[in-house]
Amino acid sequence: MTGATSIRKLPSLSGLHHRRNPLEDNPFFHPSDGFYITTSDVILAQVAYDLSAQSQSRVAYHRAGPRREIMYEPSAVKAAIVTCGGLCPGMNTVIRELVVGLWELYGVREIYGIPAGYRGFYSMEAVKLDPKAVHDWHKKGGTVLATSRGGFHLHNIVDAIQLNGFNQVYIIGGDGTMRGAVEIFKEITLRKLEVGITGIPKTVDNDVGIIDRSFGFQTAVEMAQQAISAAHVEAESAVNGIGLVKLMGRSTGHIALHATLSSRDVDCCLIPEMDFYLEGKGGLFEFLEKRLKERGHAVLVVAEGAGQEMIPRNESQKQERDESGNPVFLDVGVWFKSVLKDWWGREHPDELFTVKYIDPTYMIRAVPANATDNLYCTLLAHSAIHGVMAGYTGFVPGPINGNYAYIPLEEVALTKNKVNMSDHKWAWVRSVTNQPDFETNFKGQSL
Ligand SMILES: Nc1ncnc2c1ncn2[C@@H]1O[C@H](COP(=O)(O)OP(=O)(O)O)[C@@H](O)[C@H]1O
Ligand SMILES: O=P(O)(O)OC[C@H]1O[C@](O)(COP(=O)(O)O)[C@@H](O)[C@@H]1O
Ligand SMILES: [Mg+2]
Repeated sequence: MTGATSIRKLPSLSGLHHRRNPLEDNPFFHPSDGFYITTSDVILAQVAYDLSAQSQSRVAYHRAGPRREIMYEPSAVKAAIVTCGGLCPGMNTVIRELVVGLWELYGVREIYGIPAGYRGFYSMEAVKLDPKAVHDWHKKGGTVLATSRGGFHLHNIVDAIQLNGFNQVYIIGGDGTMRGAVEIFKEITLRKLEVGITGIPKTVDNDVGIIDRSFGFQTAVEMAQQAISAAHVEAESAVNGIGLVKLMGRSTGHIALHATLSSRDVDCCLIPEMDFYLEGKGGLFEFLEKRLKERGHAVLVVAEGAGQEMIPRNESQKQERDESGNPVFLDVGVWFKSVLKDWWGREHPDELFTVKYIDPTYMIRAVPANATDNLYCTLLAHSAIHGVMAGYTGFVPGPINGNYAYIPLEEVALTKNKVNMSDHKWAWVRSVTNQPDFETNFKGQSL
């Protein structure tokens, strides 16, 4: 295979001195050949190539892991950890592993938790953390540090970082948080502060781009499946029963898609990436009518961001935003339940019909991480620590094709992981559910 490899450059702190990595003397590690990662170790963004193509350029990221030399004297490190945005299974595990990793791997003793998200930097007292304080946090859902939306005041935050003397900042959060972290990174660079900044990607929606998947996502999918199973039982046990499940997914339908694929009880999955329609040929009602006739029941899974533009709303509802500026949705499940009942009442006024609506929203994200996600959180936290200790800044650690890499923060903040409607996964959903191909049907209808 020919073609150039372009390695994504990582910012690094320039005013620090090289030091021997204390892992050299750590009784649990015996650094030998291949233990340390060098600057020429990279992870390719893409692993599948067409060998018959003439020449292909490749994108690569620096590989995550310990470096032979570090840039901080561990006794001079003052680290801050903050969690922002919505909850996600595993947040406490990441905090725990950052604390334990900094302490055990590098001998850092000054580690602080910032309470309640970005606003906590300038409005609340930081909490001192050590391995004893966090020892069982991985068993708890949520974030012990607390989180919040909004409250992003750049100068107040950077002033507080400076005033407290934090020289490493670990920011755990989703797409909004990453955009904020980019601003913090830029301001820190402008002020010429020797502060390492890393963003640890957290999102139950799995909407952060470039990385394979986000931590907590698998746990959330498992929980979502329980809701689908319950909806299936309810629907099967009724006459013309519809089990309706609303799942999280603000602008991406990954949870709904994965839960549908692994459940196989779902008759139709609706996600924000896809338009659909209710009435007429090829529409949802026609499909459900057929399903109820054939099977006596149907299960409908809808991501919270799907069909939002179809729900009637007043002017103030149109303008509503949460504290971070995210649009506030109307409940698509409540709306669906009512339009389904209206439709059936119109078409079959004398026949029994039941819609059982299950909204497990917060239940899927407020649980502790499962074993796989816990392990993932640990590797993520360790990757973050190794990168910051090595002097990198403005980066995000994350798995790419199964290997951990460092990605420039700005690149992550600009990328969104949406469901690709034209790849095999969505085709697989349609083949499993047999649901209508709304896009094609709609085109056919308007011909
Ligand atoms: N464009 C932005 N610039 C700076 N800060 C932002 C931006 N968008 C969101 N934030 C801040 O990031 C934090 C989390 O954002 P939010 O969208 O609520 O959650 P998430 O990070 O999980 O997507 C909030 O404190 C919010 O004020
Ligand atoms: O926590 P809130 O403010 O109720 O918001 C709920 C939203 O949070 C999420 O769970 C996660 O969103 P973020 O990753 O942006 O925090 C969305 O799925 C959902 O729309
Ligand atoms: Mg978000």
